[in-house]
Amino acid sequence: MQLISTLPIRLTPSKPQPSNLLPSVLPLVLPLGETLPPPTSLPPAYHPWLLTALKVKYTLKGKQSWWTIFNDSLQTISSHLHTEGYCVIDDFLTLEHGSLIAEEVKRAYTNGKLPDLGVITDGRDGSNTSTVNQTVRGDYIGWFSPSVSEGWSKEGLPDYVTKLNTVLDQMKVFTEGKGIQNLVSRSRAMVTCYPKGGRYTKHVDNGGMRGNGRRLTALLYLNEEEVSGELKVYAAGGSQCKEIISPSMGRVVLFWSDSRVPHEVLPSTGERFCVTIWFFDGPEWSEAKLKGVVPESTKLEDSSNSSDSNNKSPSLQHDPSNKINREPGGEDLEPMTVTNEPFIENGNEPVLRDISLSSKPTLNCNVENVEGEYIIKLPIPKDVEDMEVECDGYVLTLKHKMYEIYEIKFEERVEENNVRCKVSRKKGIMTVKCPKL
Ligand SMILES: O=C(O)CCC(=O)C(=O)O
Ligand SMILES: [Fe+2]
Repeated sequence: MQLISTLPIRLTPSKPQPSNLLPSVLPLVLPLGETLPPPTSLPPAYHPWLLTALKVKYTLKGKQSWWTIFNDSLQTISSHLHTEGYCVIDDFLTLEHGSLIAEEVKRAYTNGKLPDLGVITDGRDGSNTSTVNQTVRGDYIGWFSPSVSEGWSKEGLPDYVTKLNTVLDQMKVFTEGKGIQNLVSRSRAMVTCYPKGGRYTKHVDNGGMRGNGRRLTALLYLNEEEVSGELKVYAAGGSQCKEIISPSMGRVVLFWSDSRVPHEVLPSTGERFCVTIWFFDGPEWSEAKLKGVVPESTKLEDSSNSSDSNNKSPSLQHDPSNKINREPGGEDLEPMTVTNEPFIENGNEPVLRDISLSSKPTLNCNVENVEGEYIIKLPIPKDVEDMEVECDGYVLTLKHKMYEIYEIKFEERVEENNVRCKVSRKKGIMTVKCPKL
């Protein structure tokens, strides 16, 4: 039996105090103004303070809403994910952004838009479903396309999803092995409210014999008032607890959906709001569809360490067998739309703008004549790794360099109105419109 007090417990974060943090943390790890180059290998240790330091660093540069997108932040998130299987990102959203989503989620809940109910079951681990009592509600669930047409303010849930997509898309550069390179689509947003007593027993999100396509789970917590209902994360196998994480406002938890990361939601002491999105691995999902495997969670039988092992009273929990309500089919998967705004450390914070990976975006850019050279300043879309630029007979192949505006230099005047950019990775064509000089 493991002593609870030995477990790492991550409480609601107090807001960072830059003046306190800077002298003790930053000089040790990240001198201000420096961005780590893309890694050749991942740092070995999991150190949550690294992320706090990075958040402070970019907050001081006025990048509080995009601090996760810079190379060193992406690298650290990636490294935590690979060494631990999960990563907790506090203040992924600004308080303003999180509060807007929370307000709308609460309104949806109050208006009955989270209609699907968990069930109440008896038994220590919820495995005895013989006393299911459908009249007592467990958690409330609604599946949403995070779009304005479904009633969400653009600056709330839709922007969160675009931002999350963009960060994950950028992280592809920093992952290795069974990673996220093949993330192509995501589930709709599952919005949940666990009422007082609501919980979800230990399970994995993609744990069957055959993969269901889910690769990465992303949770966004939206609780301004302190509630319990912590996420308890286990080591693979499910017997050893690794961390207990409070569901606090603006906190995003990323973890592998497969058997590497069993987890459970401890009983909540109040209404607890969360948005869950699953990101799918393209090849695994195609196979799952062919074989008729649906994305569903797998309850773990081993309940030896389940937190309520002494609690004999009925408990509110999700019923994993309730597939229809909990797990929509493949036709509900949505594309990962990203933003192609350039992320420049010393520039203004980018404004979110969706770019569908399957679309053929058009970028307007200026051609400048600098000392006899014609220069196009081209913000590179975030889904592009290599691209070819064809212009008036010229073919320039550019290696995608992250977060920068490419300067394409032509020695002669650019005569064509359009420079055609072939986006090789996504096999799309992007047209860059240049004004005539
Ligand atoms: O709400 C949470 O913290 C986690 C929920 C979860 O694990 C699930 O829905 O699969
Ligand atoms: Fe889960």
